[in-house]
Order: sequence, then structure tokens, then C-alpha cells
Amino acid sequence: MLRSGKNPTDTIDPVKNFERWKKKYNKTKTRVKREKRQKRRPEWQVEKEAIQRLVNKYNETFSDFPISKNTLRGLMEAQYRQPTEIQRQTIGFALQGKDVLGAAKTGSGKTLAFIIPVLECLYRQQWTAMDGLGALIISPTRELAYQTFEVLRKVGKNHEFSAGLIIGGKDLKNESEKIHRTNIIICTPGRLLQHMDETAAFHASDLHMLVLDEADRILDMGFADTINAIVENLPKTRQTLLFSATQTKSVKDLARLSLKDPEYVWVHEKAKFSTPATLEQNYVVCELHQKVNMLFSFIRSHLQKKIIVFFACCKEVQYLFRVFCRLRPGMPILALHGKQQQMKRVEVYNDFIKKKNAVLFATDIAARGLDFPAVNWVLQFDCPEDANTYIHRVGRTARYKEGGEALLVLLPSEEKDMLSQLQVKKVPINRIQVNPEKLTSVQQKLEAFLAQEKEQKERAQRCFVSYLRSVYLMKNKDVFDVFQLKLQEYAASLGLAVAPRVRFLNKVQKQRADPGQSGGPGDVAPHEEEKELKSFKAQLRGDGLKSEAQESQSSDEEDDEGEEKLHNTIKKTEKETKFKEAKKVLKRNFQVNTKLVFTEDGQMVQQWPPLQRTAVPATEGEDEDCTSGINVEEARERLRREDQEFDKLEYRRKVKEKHREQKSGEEDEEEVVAYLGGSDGEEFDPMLHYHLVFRLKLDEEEEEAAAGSRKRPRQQATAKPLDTGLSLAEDEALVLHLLGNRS
Ligand SMILES: Nc1ncnc2c1ncn2[C@@H]1O[C@H](COP(=O)(O)OP(=O)(O)OP(=O)(O)O)[C@@H](O)[C@H]1O
Repeated sequence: MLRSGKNPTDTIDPVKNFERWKKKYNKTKTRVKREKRQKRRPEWQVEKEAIQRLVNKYNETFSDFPISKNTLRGLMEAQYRQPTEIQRQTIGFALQGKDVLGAAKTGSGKTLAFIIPVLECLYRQQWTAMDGLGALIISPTRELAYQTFEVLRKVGKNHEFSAGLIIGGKDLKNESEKIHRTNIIICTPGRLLQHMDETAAFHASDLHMLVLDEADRILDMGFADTINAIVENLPKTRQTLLFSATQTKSVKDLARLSLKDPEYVWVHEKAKFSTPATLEQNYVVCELHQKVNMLFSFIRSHLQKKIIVFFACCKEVQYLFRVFCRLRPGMPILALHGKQQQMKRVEVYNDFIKKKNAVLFATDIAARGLDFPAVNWVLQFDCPEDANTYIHRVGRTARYKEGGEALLVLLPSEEKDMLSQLQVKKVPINRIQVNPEKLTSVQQKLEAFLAQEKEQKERAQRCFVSYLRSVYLMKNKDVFDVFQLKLQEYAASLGLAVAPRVRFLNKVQKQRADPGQSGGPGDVAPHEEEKELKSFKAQLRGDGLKSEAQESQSSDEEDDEGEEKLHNTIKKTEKETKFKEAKKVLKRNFQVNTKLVFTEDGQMVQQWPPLQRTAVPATEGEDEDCTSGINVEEARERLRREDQEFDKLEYRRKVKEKHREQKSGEEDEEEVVAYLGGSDGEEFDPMLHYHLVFRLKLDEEEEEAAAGSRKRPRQQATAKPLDTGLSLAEDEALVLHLLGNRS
């Protein structure tokens, strides 16, 4: 049988062919499946993302938050509708009662992130004025405390809490009278500690929430002792919230606050840059003696802008502010520094807020937290101490979705190391050139001013010395090298014919030249230097470490004595106040001044102090017949209990009554509101209202009581004896005479 001419091997068996294809296909399919499976994220991750999407959607507006109607109304009335990222991420944790460490870029809304939990915490506890201090907010500077107080007033105005601003610089006695009735205190550390030490009625043992704004600054060296002493007086059970744009990560710092499993919320941790995206940042390298000319030229070319210029020390601000005012650059100039009286500081702060175009000369007192609206430029005339200070300074512009520009002026000796520090902190900054020919020289004019006024010359000299000292005291010697500065040229740029003698530099120079000759009075030991640096910083920031005694001593003209140094010396010499002594006794549980007198047959007839008996029955275990005088602790505790019990009953009664009224539809259309701290929209003046109760709602019954109490004095007034202006004997004679006439 003939076969076909084709080779049998050439014939393709379709079945085999199909099987081969199927095998290959299956292999590819498994591979693709495997690869897909590998690529696919774990189920939990997918789920987490879906939940996050839901959570974000849920927290899109403040009305999605589990907060009280009063707070929500306050937010809406202040035009806060959508939470920012830091608010979205931290408020939930804080409402759950957790300790929180929150960090987010400058101008991202950290203030509300703690104000809302503070209000909610007290609201949920139904806190009343009688409950005393419930929340404490500590700020590093008076201005920041004042600003936070304003936000609290705005957002919390529908609540019934009392709030106080305790920032020093004013009448301590007035504050002392009201502080124990204050529910929310916003304060600077120094002043708060002063009250803790000296105001007998003030205690923080019921505190529920502690907030440290600008936490890294508050926990740093400058405030360490004060904060430790404050924390000692606070209950361990409190909730603690810490916020800053440059948050502390130091375990040691946090241990000092005894945080309990805190939630870390670093909103912009993974962001490419640590400064706001809307901020444009540049730097120029400029010789020291050209800086004043550069500043003048800069101001002249930005007359329609709002600018903040940061300087290294108060004396520099003082001198340059005065001469620049005389130079009349063509726009308003303001100055803010720690050596100003408190009244002046508030005035300047409010002035700058209102101005559309102005330049503010400031020390680092204005570097943190201040929220001046619409600042276009931040110019750093002197190099900041470190990258964190840089971040806070530039953060005064480009706040909450707004744009802004920043210019850093560096000396050639500062450029390299400062830039590398900024790089590490993820700060995007570019170098720009200044054309020296375009600079307007003001040197001759300054010389003329100084020739005319001796006072001005002295200011210039102090500015010179103070600047050198600030450079010398800076820790980072790679950036700050005082010996590289050309002193004669610098002095000339300030209008001085000769450079003033700088004693401390001469001494250090001598010591450098002859290291064996140490131990003289002028030698600056490292720990001394550290101490001086600490006090210098405290002084230039004016951060509220002053006591009242110091306040009266300080003046614009006082020397560069550190505030804290002064504080320490005064502390050592001043006699402790009676209150302070009494509080110490209370703390240590001493039995004071107990005096017993016995008759001859051993009967006790007198005791000092007289034994006090309370109106409430003693609880079990309390010795009614205690003969050792007043047990102050016990008596205080009993009174407190009594007050609390009374308040609770009263409160419950009122709430019930209100509910009944609501049910019967008899609710009053108009609620009666008493504004104790000025009405809405009225400008708050901390000099007048040091302690404020921002709003107090009165219900009908209270109103009646208040009306009654208003009437009573009038009734009493009718019964008041007539003052005839005569002596008693003459009065008697007159009465007898009148009676005689009648009869
Ligand atoms: N939810 C919000 N909606 C609208 N504006 C907001 C909101 N939260 C905050 N702001 C505004 O953003 C600005 C900056 O807020 P805030 O001062 O709290 O920032 P910050 O993060 O504390 O800044 P800094 O780090 O400088 O202290 C303020 O003017 C504030 O009124």
C-alpha cells in the first residue's frame, strides 16, 4: 500500500499539538496567577485603606466629630468647618482620653487640635466654676498664651466655663483672688509656678488635662526647672497633650511628664519638606558690616508688604528700631522684644495684627506660634540658633493655605554649617545674590544721628556688645564664631566711629593666648557659659519667667543681665512670703503652732489654735476631739467635699428643673447671658481683664437670685443710718432735741 509522499514525522498530530499547547497555557496561567498573588497587598492592608477612606470621609467636617453642640456652634461661628489633618488625626485620640504627641508643620492648625479636647473634656465632666482648675495650657511666651486665649474665647464662648490668662507682667494679687475659680488656665510657666508657690487658695489637684503648646521649647533647658516644679503639683491621673511643629522625641523629656502610652501623630513625617509647601525660601550671604544697608534696602523695596525681621537680641532691636524710624523708610515700623513693658508688648502685637503693610522688628519672642494674619515676608537678619528656630521663624508666614516668602541672611562664616543643618531638617532653600551696588548706604546718616544724640550712641554701643555676646554664647561653634567677625567694620556700620571695648572678648582672647593663665575672675568656665546662655535666651524671649519683684526692677535700660539669673538671685535673698510658707507646711503635713494650756489638776482649758468644728459630720475615722489644733488638710478636704456635694445637688436640681421646663414647652425664647469679659467682637485687653470668665449663662432661677441680690442692697440702703457728719455726742444731743420737739 502506497503511502502519501509526506514524511510521517512531518504529519502534525492535532491532539498532541493541542495537549502541548494546553500544557504551555496552564504553565503561563499559573505563573501569572502566582505573580498576581505576589503583587497583591495583604488583605488587612487593603481593608485598612478602605477604612481610612471611610474615616476621612466621616471626618470631613467638624459636624462629623463626636463633640458637643456648644463646641460645634463655637467652631461654626468662628468659621471653622473642615478640620485640618492634625485636627482630624489627634482630636479622636484626645477625646478617648489618650495622651497625645502631635506634630505638624507651622500654620497647620495645632491650636484647635488641643482647644477642642480641652472644652470637650470639661463638658463631659459637667465641670462648673466651683470645681476649680480642670485644664491647663502652658505656652512659652506671653503673646502666644494671649493668642491661644483668644481662640479659646472664640470657640468656647457657648460653654459655661471660666478661663483665665495668667501670663505675668500684671497685678498678681488680682489674679490670686480669682485663680482658684478658674476652670481653664492659659499661662506661661514662670507665672503659673509663682501662683502655685504663693497663692494659698490655688491648687491643681483636680486637673484633668495638661497641654504643652510648643512642647519642645517648654521642655528644653530654659524651662526645665520651672516645668519640673509645676509637674510636681499636678495629679498623675491627668491626660497630657503635647504639640509642636518640631516635636520633642526625647524619651527623657517625655518621662518627666509621665506620659501613659502616648499616641504619636506626626502628620508630615513622610513629607518631602518640613516647611509649608507654599513657602518660598532663599538665603543671601552678606558681610556683617553690610547687613544694616541690606535691611534698609530690602524694606525700601517692599513698602507695600507685611514683614517680620528677626534679630539675635533685644538691644539690636531697640537700637535699629529707633534709627530706622528716624531714617523714615516709608512704611510703619514696630518693635517687639522681651525688654518691653507688658502693656507695650500687647499694644505692638495688636497693632501689627491690624496693619496691612508694616515691618515688625522682633527677637525670637515672636518666633513660635504667633499667627499674625497675612505676613508676606520673614527676614532673618541674624542667623537662627538652630534649624528648629529657623523653621518656627519662617513659619510666621505661609500659614494655613496662604503663601509667603522667607529670606535668611548669613555671614560667610555661617553659611556652610547652617545650610547642612537645614538640609538635615528637610528645608528647601536656595541661594540668591544681592547686587552690592544696589544697596543704599545709611552709614553716614547713622553717624549723624549718633553725633546729635548721646543716648543713641550709647544704644548703638549696647547693640554692638550685645550682638557679639549673643554670637559668643551660641552653642554651635561651627556656625557661630565671634572671632571671625570684623569688629571695626561692624561698629562703623552701626554709625559708631570706634568699636566699643568688649571686655568679655578681651578676656577670652587673653585666655586663648595664654591657656595656662586660668582661674582669673574673668574666665568663663563652660558651666558658667551654659548658665549665661540659658539666662540670655530667657531674657531675649521674654518668656514669662519673671516674678513680680523682677518686673518692677526691669526696664528698657537695664543691662544684659539674664532674666533667670536675676530670678535666681532674688529667689535666694528674698524672704519667703507667708503664703509660700503656708503652702509648704500644707504640703509637708506639719502640725503648726499648737499650744495647750493645762490647769493644776491636769485639765486642758485652752488650746491654740482654737479647735474648729465643721458643719458636716465627720466621716469615719476622723477624730472629732482631736486636741492637736486644726488639721488643716482634713478641714480643707472636708470643706471641699461639702462644697462639691452641695454643688452637685444644686446642679442636678437645676438640670431636672430645666428638663421639666423643656418638656412642658415653656422654654424661654431668649436665654439670659452675662458677658463678664467683654461682649463678642469686643477687643480683649489683657491689661484690663487679666482673669476672665468669658461667658456665663444664667438660667432663670440664677437670674432671679441675681436680681434679688441686686435689690437687697437697695432695701438695706433705706435702713442705713443717716450720716449727719456730727460726733456721736452731738448726734445724741440732736436726737434728744428732736424728740423733745415732737413731744
Ligand atoms: N479647621 C480650620 N479651618 C480653617 N482655618 C483653620 C482651621 N484650623 C486652623 N485654622 C487657621 O489656621 C491658622 C494657623 O493655625 P494655628 O495657629 O493653630 O497653627 P499652628 O499649627 O499652631 O502653627 P504654629 O506651629 O506656628 O504654632 C490660624 O489662622 C487658624 O485660624
